[in-house]
Parts: sequence; structure tokens; C-alpha cells
Amino acid sequence: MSRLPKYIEADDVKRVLKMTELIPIIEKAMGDFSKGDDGGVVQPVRSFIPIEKHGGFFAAMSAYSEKDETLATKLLTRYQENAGTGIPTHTSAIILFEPSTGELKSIMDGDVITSMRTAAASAVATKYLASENSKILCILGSGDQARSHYKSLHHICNFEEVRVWSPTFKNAQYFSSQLRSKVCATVEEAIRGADVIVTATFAKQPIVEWEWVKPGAHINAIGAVNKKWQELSSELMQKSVVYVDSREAAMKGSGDVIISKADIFAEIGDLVNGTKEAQREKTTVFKSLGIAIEDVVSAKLVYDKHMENH
Ligand SMILES: NC(=O)C1=CN([C@@H]2O[C@H](COP(=O)(O)OP(=O)(O)OC[C@H]3O[C@@H](n4cnc5c(N)ncnc54)[C@H](O)[C@@H]3O)[C@@H](O)[C@H]2O)C=CC1
Ligand SMILES: O=C(O)C1=NCCCC1
Repeated sequence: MSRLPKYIEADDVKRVLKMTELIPIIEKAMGDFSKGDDGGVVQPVRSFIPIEKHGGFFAAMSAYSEKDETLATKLLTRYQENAGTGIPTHTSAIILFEPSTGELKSIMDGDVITSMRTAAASAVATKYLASENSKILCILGSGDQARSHYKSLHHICNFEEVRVWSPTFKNAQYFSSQLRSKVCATVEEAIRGADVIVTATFAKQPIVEWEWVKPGAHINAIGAVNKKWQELSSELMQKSVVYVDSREAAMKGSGDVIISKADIFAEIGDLVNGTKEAQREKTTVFKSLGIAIEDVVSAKLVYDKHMENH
């Protein structure tokens, strides 16, 4: 057997990774993560290097799953100011090791996985927390995560209407020309009456107010990935029931949680495990920062499926 690591490029990841298969895998991973030692997941909070001079950051996200016998790390950069230049705002690679020997198995594109696993995690949260009769989806942002969430959430709810808002109107129009949706001129117009809301923006100050949100709506808040940034107002955070992917990471790195001083009710994995209640009838927020175990199990799926054909 060759000892050379397998390089798996973005097109090959895209070819093998299917949202229908990914959602249950991410659900199980979130559950294992929230079981603590019983779940067999070892995952430190990610490390960050701010690249202040250029307005970006680098992060390293690593995890080992004993149950899945998978060990990997994702290295990523986020350069918000690349938006509109043709250079991606996020760039990543995932490095997969063989846990029994420590050998390097694969280096693969991480961008497709980041896009799909983040949307799959929101799909899991939406499955547990959205009203069963959700009809209107609102997406704030029109970038990569906005597109990926449009696709993943259609696997969970039968939406009759999708609304999109973006700070640059023509970006929202482009989104709408590709994915059936109505373009809204303001955040308030997009939010009022929506059952499920996705915030996938670069906002650093709150853009969503409590009084616009329909009582009982569910919000997947996936931007504001820094302790000083917020997408949701403090009032909205305080009055909603707040769920996170990792309590430890949210308390260290989420401005939406830290600045609002909102209580975290549970991790999504606690809902999967049945150890905490899914308060579907209340207004709920899933504050997502992204956790390494989501990348690790996705990378295993990609590697195994890729190797079936090579
Ligand atoms: N929670 C998680 O696991 C992950 C979170 N993210 C975060 O999700 C957000 C969206 O990421 P992508 O879609 O990949 O980026 P993207 O570059 O593809 O799209 C970003 C969107 O934000 C909008 N935007 C720019 N400035 C804004 C402002 N001041 N206020 C409101 N909206 C603004 C843009 O018009 C665009 O629609 C980012 O904050 C990103 O870091 C990304 C990956 C994983
Ligand atoms: O992959 C993740 O997880 C990310 N989280 C925060 C923003 C960049 C990507």
C-alpha cells in the first residue's frame, strides 16, 4: 500500500458529500461531543491567531473520535476584506491521520466541508427547535453559507416562501436568481413573520431586533464568530432560549453570548441525547461557532467514499 497521503480536491469532495447523508452524521457527532467522556470525543477549543495587520485570522481546529476511529485537524483562514475581490473570504484544508499508527492519510479541501457541515449542524438544530409547521424561511446574507443553508434547511421543513436580505442589494438579487426566493430591502422586512431565520453575515454589530422576530421562531446564528462581534441584539439573546454547539467555545468566543450575558440553556448535542428539552414553542437561538468534530466526521465520510473509487 502506498504511504503517500491522498490529496482530495474540492470537486472530488463535492462529488461524494451529500447533504442527506451528512445531516445524520453531524447529528450523531454533536450528540457524542455533548456526552463528555462517554462520547469518546477529544476536542480542545480551537486556537486562533489574529492577523490584525490584514484584518484576518487563522484558526486550527482538531479533534479525535474514539468511536469513529478518526483523527483530523482543519486549518483555516478568514479574511473578510477579501469579499468582492475574487479571493475567497474563507480558505481551509483538512489533514486526516490514522489514529492507530499516527500516519498521515489524506490532505483534503476544507471549504466544501465547512460550507456543508455548518449548514448540516443548523439543519439538526432546526429539526429539534423549529415549529413543526414552519412555512417561511428568512436568510440574512447571500454568500456561501447562505446558499448552503438554503439547501440544507429544505431537507427539514417544507417552506412555502424564502426571503433573502443582503447589505448589497445586487448580491441578494443574484442569490434569488439562482435559488427561488424573494429579495427584501430591509432586515426587518425579511424577518417579520418568518418561522426559521438564518444569520450568515459579516456583521459585527447587531442587525436583528427582538421585536421583529415572530414569537416561537427559530434562529440559526452562524456569523459573529468573535467575542467582540454580535449579529443579534442583546435583548433578543436574553429573551430567547439559547442553544450552542459547544458551551465552552461559546463562552470564550461568541460576542452574541458574552456581550448580551444571555444564559446558554443547552448544547444541540444535549437535544440529540435527550438530556435537555427542545423548547420548540419558545423563540430559540442556535448560536453556532463551528466545532472540529463536525469537520472530522465529514472528512472521514469523504475519505471513505473517495477511496471506494480509487
Ligand atoms: N458557525 C460556523 O461554523 C461558521 C461560520 N461562518 C461565518 O458565517 C458568516 C458567513 O460566511 P460565508 O457565507 O462563508 O461568507 P461569504 O463571504 O460567502 O458571505 C458573507 C455575507 O455577509 C454579508 N456581509 C458583509 N458585510 C456585512 C455587514 N456589515 N453586515 C451584514 N452582512 C454583511 C455579505 O454581503 C455576504 O452575503 C461569516 O461570518 C463566517 O465567518 C463561516 C463558516 C462556518
Ligand atoms: O469552520 C469553522 O468552524 C469556522 N468558524 C468560524 C468562521 C470561520 C470558519
